[in-house]
Parts: sequence; structure tokens; C-alpha cells
Amino acid sequence: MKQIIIATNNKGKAKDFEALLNPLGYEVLTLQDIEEEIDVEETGTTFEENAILKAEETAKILNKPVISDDSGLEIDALNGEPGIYSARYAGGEKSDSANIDKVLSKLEGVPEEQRTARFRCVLAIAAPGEQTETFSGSCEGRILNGRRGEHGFGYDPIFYVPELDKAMAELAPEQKAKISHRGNALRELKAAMPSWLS
Ligand SMILES: O=P(O)(O)OP(=O)(O)OP(=O)(O)OC[C@H]1O[C@@H](n2cnc3c(O)ncnc32)[C@H](O)[C@@H]1O
Ligand SMILES: [Mg+2]
Repeated sequence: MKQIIIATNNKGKAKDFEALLNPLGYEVLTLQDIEEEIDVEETGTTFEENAILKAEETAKILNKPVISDDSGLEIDALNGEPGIYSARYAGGEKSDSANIDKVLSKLEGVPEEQRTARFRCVLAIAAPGEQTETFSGSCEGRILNGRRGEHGFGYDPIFYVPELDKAMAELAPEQKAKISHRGNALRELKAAMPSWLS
């Protein structure tokens, strides 16, 4: 099986990428599978900048082609928060549960029609000696009043997908792959760089 390195330490993203790439005949490796500890500082001000930082730094250290993913949730009633700060929205150690609690409390009393939001994902492809490329995808939805479902990671339990009438965390990985920001970004990558993912 061909291997592809995803420059991420997030196990939830790794599962999403497996659902997307295993059917194409790729085994997914992430930074968790590599002995060296790599944790690139995300000093950029946009998803694009952070995705490029993670991909280029990791490709340089490993001297291999990699794909990185920078992603997050934008909530309209919170002026686009948490955005690029999605992973550590509640501060301190990364905690999906604390992040969700913070979103729910900030949106308390906000009516359904004003709870619109989207997930965004930017993928960067970097390889030694090659020009880095980026691809993006999004997924529109609404923030629920409470948690639903057991699948996925991050904000999936409070993200409602209107077209499927389900919370993102109620979708099996293969279903999420079809409609998610990450799936949409990967399909862009595949369309523009077929030689990478044939
Ligand atoms: O940087 P890496 O190592 O890839 O892992 P990370 O978790 O820090 O990843 P980001 O910096 O890109 O932050 C993305 C955060 O946005 C949220 N997020 C992104 N994609 C998501 C998804 O598909 N479902 C739910 N939450 C998601 C989740 O809280 C992530 O931690
Ligand atoms: Mg990160």
C-alpha cells in the first residue's frame, strides 16, 4: 500500500484522513507514528499561513512530501470565533469538551436562525525542493444547543448539518468524509494534483 504522511498530531483528523484516503489505496501516517516529536508552532494569522508553516517545517525535518491540515470553526454570531484559535479556544491544554462548553455558553439565548457557522479546512502540500500548494474546503451548518452523537472529534457533537438533518458527530467517518470541509478540501487537491492522489 502507498503511504502518505499527514503532518498532524490530532488523532481525530487522522481518522478523517483514513476514511478519505484508505479507499484510494493509501495508508495514512501521522506525526504520532513518527518517533521524532514534531509540533510546529502555529504563528500565522490565517488557516493558509498555519497550514503552510506546518507542511513546510515537517517536510523539511522528514525530508519527505507531506500534507498538513489547518482547520477550525467559524461562528457568525461570534464574529467568526473561534476561527484559527479553535483548538485552544477555552485556553490552557487542548480540550474538545471545554471548547464546546465555551461555545455553548457564549451562544446561550441565541436563536436557531442566528446560530449559523461553518467548518473550514486548508490543506497544504509541501515537498523538499517543490513549490508548496494549498487547497481549501468548507462545510456550512448551525450550532446546536447541546451535544449529539459519538463519532468524530472537536466540535462535531454541536455542529448540525442541515442537508443530512444530523449532528456531525452522528455521522460515520465515511459519511462525514462525503460532506466535510476536510473532504471538500481533499477533493480540490485531488482535482488539481491527480498525480499526487491517483
Ligand atoms: O495542528 P494539528 O496537529 O493538525 O492538530 P490541531 O488539533 O491543533 O489542529 P488545528 O490547529 O488545525 O486546529 C483545528 C481545531 O478545529 C477544530 N476542528 C477542525 N476540524 C474539525 C472537525 O472536522 N470536526 C470538529 N472540529 C474540528 C478542532 O477543535 C481542532 O482542534
Ligand atoms: Mg494545531
